[in-house]
Amino acid sequence: MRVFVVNSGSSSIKYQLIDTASGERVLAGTLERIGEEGGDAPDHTSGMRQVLDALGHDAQIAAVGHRVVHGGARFTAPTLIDDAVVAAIDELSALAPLHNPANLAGVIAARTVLPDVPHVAVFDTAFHQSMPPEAYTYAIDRALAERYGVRKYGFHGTSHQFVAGQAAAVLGRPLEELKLIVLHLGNGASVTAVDGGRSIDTSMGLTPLQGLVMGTRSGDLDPAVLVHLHRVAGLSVDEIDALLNKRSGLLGLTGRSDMRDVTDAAAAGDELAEAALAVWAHRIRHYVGAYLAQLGGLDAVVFTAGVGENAPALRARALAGLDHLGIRVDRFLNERPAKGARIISPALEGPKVLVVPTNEELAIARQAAQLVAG
Ligand SMILES: Nc1ncnc2c1ncn2[C@@H]1O[C@H](COP(=O)(O)OP(=O)(O)O)[C@@H](O)[C@H]1O
Ligand SMILES: CC(=O)OP(=O)(O)O
Ligand SMILES: [Mg+2]
Repeated sequence: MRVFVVNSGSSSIKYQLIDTASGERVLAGTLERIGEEGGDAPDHTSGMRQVLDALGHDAQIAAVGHRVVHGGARFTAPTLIDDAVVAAIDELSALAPLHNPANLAGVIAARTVLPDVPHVAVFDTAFHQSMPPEAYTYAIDRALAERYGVRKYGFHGTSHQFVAGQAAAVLGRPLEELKLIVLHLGNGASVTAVDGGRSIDTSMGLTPLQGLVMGTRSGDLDPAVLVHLHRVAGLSVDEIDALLNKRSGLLGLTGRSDMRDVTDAAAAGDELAEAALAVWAHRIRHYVGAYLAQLGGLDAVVFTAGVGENAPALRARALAGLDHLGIRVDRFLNERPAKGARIISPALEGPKVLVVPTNEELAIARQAAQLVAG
């Protein structure tokens, strides 16, 4: 079955036409730096138009699979999109302000251009529904939390799940017996503790703001920072929301949101860029330690997504100083130019370190095809 997959990220639109029987990519492309000066498109809607124009009209598409970031408590599995589902995804936009509107723009544009094929939403949150209550519960008033759906949902689930499966194949062991820490380091970034193929904890929360230092998002903060910024600095709620989601993270610390620009600046001697990388790596190590403890053991740390797959120096930096936990990166294996899933730790006892290219599109295509085939 040929499935056209649309992955609208916060800064990119990735699309692929996939033959799910063979896994073959019939067509693929990416629009990057969306909304940035000199980027491939000014916004997601016009980006989708470009994509669908490039696709042409005889592509024999049997289904369209859409990445949707927030599925809330309602969507825990791939879902056929109708007008009610579109409305529900729209309602969840408040909980993923950088993503659901972008995802929805893709859904609406694609449904307009391809009205006669089934459209399937595959949710970033779905994989994390296996988290136990002690991992997803915030220690606030229970009634209030329940009424407003305030809990940890977690994101990048399609990627974490796919990468965990690939990691098991590389290690040559059944996923069911593996304890993995998956580091999805892209523009958005999150860590997941995967125990026997199930997510038991993850660094993103109610929204994709919690956790690691990202391109424009702060990640973890004392929640009182928000109150302080409101009461003392006089920022409105909307200003704080925009500050933390759109002008923080690497952008807030360095003036640059793209990791390539930050590493270039650091290499050229920019001290703020260097300091930002130190904060970025410190936060990753914080979660590696935490999830090692939550998992009660560790078979592998797995790097994936734009930064995790392509930046050897940052992989080494993220895990620096963890030798005492047996977590080591082999310099030669790490820096060797290679594309596929691979081990980059020395051949010693203890946890392995892997690089595994994510393929959210293939995972979405397979899930969409399975749903459509019934
Ligand atoms: N060679 C590289 N070195 C450092 N960072 C890189 C490299 N290649 C890509 N990246 C970074 O990966 C990030 C984009 O990752 P990606 O997973 O595509 O993001 P998203 O899906 O969240 O839009 C950008 O910050 C980009 O700079
Ligand atoms: C959930 C999320 O942060 O997605 P992305 O990495 O595509 O921004
Ligand atoms: Mg992404």
